[in-house]
Amino acid sequence: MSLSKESVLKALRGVAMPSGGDPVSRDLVRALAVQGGIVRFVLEGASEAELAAAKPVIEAAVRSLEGVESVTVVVPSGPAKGMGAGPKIGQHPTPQAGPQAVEGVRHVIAVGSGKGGVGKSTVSSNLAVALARAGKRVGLLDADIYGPSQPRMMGVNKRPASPDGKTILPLQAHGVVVMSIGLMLKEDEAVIWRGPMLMGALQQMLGQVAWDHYGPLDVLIIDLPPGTGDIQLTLCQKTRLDGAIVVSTPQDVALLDAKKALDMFRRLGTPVIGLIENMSTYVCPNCGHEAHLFGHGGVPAEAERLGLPYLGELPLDLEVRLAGDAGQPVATGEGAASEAYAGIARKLIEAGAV
Ligand SMILES: Nc1ncnc2c1ncn2[C@@H]1O[C@H](COP(=O)(O)OP(=O)(O)OP(=O)(O)O)[C@@H](O)[C@H]1O
Repeated sequence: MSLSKESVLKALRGVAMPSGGDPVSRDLVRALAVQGGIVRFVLEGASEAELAAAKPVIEAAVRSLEGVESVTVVVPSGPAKGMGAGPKIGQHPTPQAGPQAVEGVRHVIAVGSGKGGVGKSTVSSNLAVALARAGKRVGLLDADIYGPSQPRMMGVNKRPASPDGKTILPLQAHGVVVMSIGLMLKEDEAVIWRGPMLMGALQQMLGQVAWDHYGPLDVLIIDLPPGTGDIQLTLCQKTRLDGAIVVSTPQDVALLDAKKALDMFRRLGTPVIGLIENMSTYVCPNCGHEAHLFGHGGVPAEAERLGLPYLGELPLDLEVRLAGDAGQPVATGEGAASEAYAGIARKLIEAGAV
């Protein structure tokens, strides 16, 4: 067998870890690279003491392979991401047969956008709050694994408990059940994962979180990362989604990307529940003059062109940002923005989407 990732993994499967299993079956091997005779990988996901004890044996096992010139095994110091109290978040995905329902949840709705920064997370949190205010039992999953913003927007920062070391108990804020990968990692810690690890983490967020811990949910809102990448693809293919909401600003560039997101949902067979125009109208708080900084009406026009429902427009409002930054979504209060969210929530309920 010539030197390859597979031959290295095969050798690693033959190494017994001090506390049982082997490094591959225990999912401890990350970022394995084989270039010519040079083998490099990161070992993480067990205690530092166990990894330090196993490292020389692991290196020797790889070095004994034909064609190996050098072996570099990196054991990061400090606890691995997702380690510490409770379950480890971030693993390779486990095989599953077809799209799975989320236990304890009646409807699952993804909120996506083509372009970043158009307000998808703001819309997700406020819509979750507005639906909860309308009497629905709502969950909010922050699937924006590279840039989780729901802990800040919903004002939660406690690490979720895990009584059995596997099940994760979500938190509650503003009447909404909340879970974010950001709650499992240190705030300033970057997530440096390749696609499979991201997909495994998402699978954990959907399968290991006890979404019905406070009672069964009417709807789980999933705040997606921007774009049309691995996470969106995995979610649509592996989870029984009831539909997707696409958020865009009226600006041409944002709309162009929103069309890509819509095309992705269409091709993956995820029904689009509707489109939302965010940052639509700016009303000057001093003189009441209405301005359209990013244009106006582009999203409803696109919805009409595609024959998709238009759910409504949301104003560009300083209060929205301040409330989001303060962890108290604007939909928890009164005023134009809160009313706009209540209107969209009503439409979703009337359409039977929730
Ligand atoms: N209608 C609005 N009025 C004023 N500010 C807004 C509005 N919507 C969003 N914002 C602000 O714009 C910024 C980006 O919003 P948000 O993080 O929700 O966007 P996103 O599309 O989720 O971004 P990302 O691409 O990072 O996931 C935030 O500071 C937010 O408070």
